[in-house]
Amino acid sequence: MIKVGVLGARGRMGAEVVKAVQGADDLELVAAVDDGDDRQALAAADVAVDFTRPDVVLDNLRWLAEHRVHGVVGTSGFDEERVAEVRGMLTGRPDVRVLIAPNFGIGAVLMMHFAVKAAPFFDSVEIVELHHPGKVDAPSGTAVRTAELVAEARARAGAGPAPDATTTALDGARGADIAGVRVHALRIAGMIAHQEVVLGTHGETLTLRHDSLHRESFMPGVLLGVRRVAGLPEPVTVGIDGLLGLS
Ligand SMILES: NC(=O)C1=CN([C@@H]2O[C@H](COP(=O)(O)OP(=O)(O)OC[C@H]3O[C@@H](n4cnc5c(N)ncnc54)[C@H](OP(=O)(O)O)[C@@H]3O)[C@@H](O)[C@H]2O)C=CC1
Ligand SMILES: O=C(O)C1=N[C@H](C(=O)O)C[C@H](O)C1
Repeated sequence: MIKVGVLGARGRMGAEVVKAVQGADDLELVAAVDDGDDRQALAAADVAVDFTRPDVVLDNLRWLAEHRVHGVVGTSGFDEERVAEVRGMLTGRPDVRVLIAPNFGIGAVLMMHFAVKAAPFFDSVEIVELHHPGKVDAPSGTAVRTAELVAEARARAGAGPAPDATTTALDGARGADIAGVRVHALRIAGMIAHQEVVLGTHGETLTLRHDSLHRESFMPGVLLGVRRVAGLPEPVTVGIDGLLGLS
């Protein structure tokens, strides 16, 4: 049995993780911690899953590293600098692993892969992410990661900047510029988590779309991470692509 703790356990994702862990024969829920709760119960866990907030997750990871608990992290907001900070926390702790996934949805991971494959073949690529209005960060971590990966793929292929004649625009009208890729964020009641990658070239367009229709969609990826994190080769792994045999 793998002993599992959940941080953010009363949140939208944390509550779903609690249910998924309780429903798995090989996992035992030993701690369910939310804002204001004592983290000490997590010291009994082999693995802790964090779905909290970008402004608290690093402090949680430092605590987990100090208590030699592996981390599986879904909380958004991890750029290169923050990933490096997590690597630093694990220096001198070779027995602790952290898996950070911008998106645990298997369809979403595939959508990102397909976007990377397609990006060098098109002149234009922009990203539209659509989420529930309770989301505190914009653009989504998934959209940021997709933009970064698409930009890297285009740079490797020697693709130039996307054509855009805009010379005047209202603030935000053309979205956020992430490594040269425009990202647009919508917050719509009734939605959960959705993303489109829109590509275009002469006479044709390709739209890749993924929809998470329920937070259950993230659970197979989260449980895969919980089961595999202790055996990961690197102290810090970003994304579940490798666990799915995609990289
Ligand atoms: N990687 C992925 O596949 C996915 C990632 N996410 C990301 O996960 C994160 C959580 O999303 P969601 O569940 O919708 O958000 P919620 O706001 O519903 O849940 C976050 C929970 O964490 C609690 N919390 C705040 N601070 C702490 C703390 N220091 N210790 C423990 N718990 C704390 C919050 O309490 P309070 O409300 O009092 O602040 C809240 O209950 C976001 O960053 C989101 O982007 C979401 C879906 C999928
Ligand atoms: O807040 C959410 O809901 C989600 N957050 C993650 C993100 O920021 O990419 C993953 C998914 O999009 C749902």
